[in-house]
Amino acid sequence: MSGRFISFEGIDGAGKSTHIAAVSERLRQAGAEVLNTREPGGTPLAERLRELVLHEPMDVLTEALLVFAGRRDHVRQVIEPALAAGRTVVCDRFTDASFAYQGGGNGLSLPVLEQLEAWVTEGRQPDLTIWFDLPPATAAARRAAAREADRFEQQDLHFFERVRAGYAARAAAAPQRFARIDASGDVASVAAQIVAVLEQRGW
Ligand SMILES: Nc1ncnc2c1ncn2[C@@H]1O[C@H](COP(=O)(O)OP(=O)(O)O)[C@@H](O)[C@H]1O
Ligand SMILES: Cc1cn([C@H]2C[C@H](O)[C@@H](COP(=O)(O)OP(=O)(O)O)O2)c(=O)[nH]c1=O
Repeated sequence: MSGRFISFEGIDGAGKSTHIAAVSERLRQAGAEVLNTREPGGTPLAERLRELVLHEPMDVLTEALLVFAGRRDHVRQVIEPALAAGRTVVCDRFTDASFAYQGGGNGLSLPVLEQLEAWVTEGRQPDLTIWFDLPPATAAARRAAAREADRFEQQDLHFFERVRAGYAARAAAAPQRFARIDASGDVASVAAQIVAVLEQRGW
């Protein structure tokens, strides 16, 4: 039987990394063989592309072509084989991030993104996308306390408002797949919401 594919999404500083390990552990306890991976990245080639995307200046179409090139490699080398072997794939970001960041944040047109998505993922979508939603100012305060900013994290609040709107549009278009989490509360309240989402699905 094909495994489950779960992605985590949200603006930078939303709290994804804080919760991914615990969710993965919970799935393991329930009997799943879990593979943790991330985008941009997830294969040696895609990790090299990630370095370029996060640190080199480039126009938005170049950015999209690089993240989708990495995604193609990741889907073929890692995600599809793992799902075919019945594993649960837990991925820190996937195609929704391209619609949110390159589309919402940087203004790349929807038809271009839809074409790239169709070519690269060939209909593969996560079974569940856990979307950490919160005001950009809250996320920015968390980031500032935590780490040095990469190219995306240096953007202003308007940029992250557009990214957030990009996620909201993707969620509205696929309400069965998306679970919106109110990520503005404390760590315990976010964890409780995620557990409720998994329980709802019997996972
Ligand atoms: N619910 C929360 N309340 C307050 N701080 C949080 C919360 N969740 C995460 N943090 C902190 O915010 C920072 C960013 O969280 P992180 O999990 O790295 O976000 P992301 O992976 O989504 O960018 C970290 O320092 C983390 O400890
Ligand atoms: C997957 C993906 C990520 N990104 C951006 C979002 C993030 O700012 C950045 C890296 O994501 P992430 O790994 O979540 O950053 P960090 O390790 O700092 O928490 O890449 C895109 O712009 N497009 C994409 O398709």
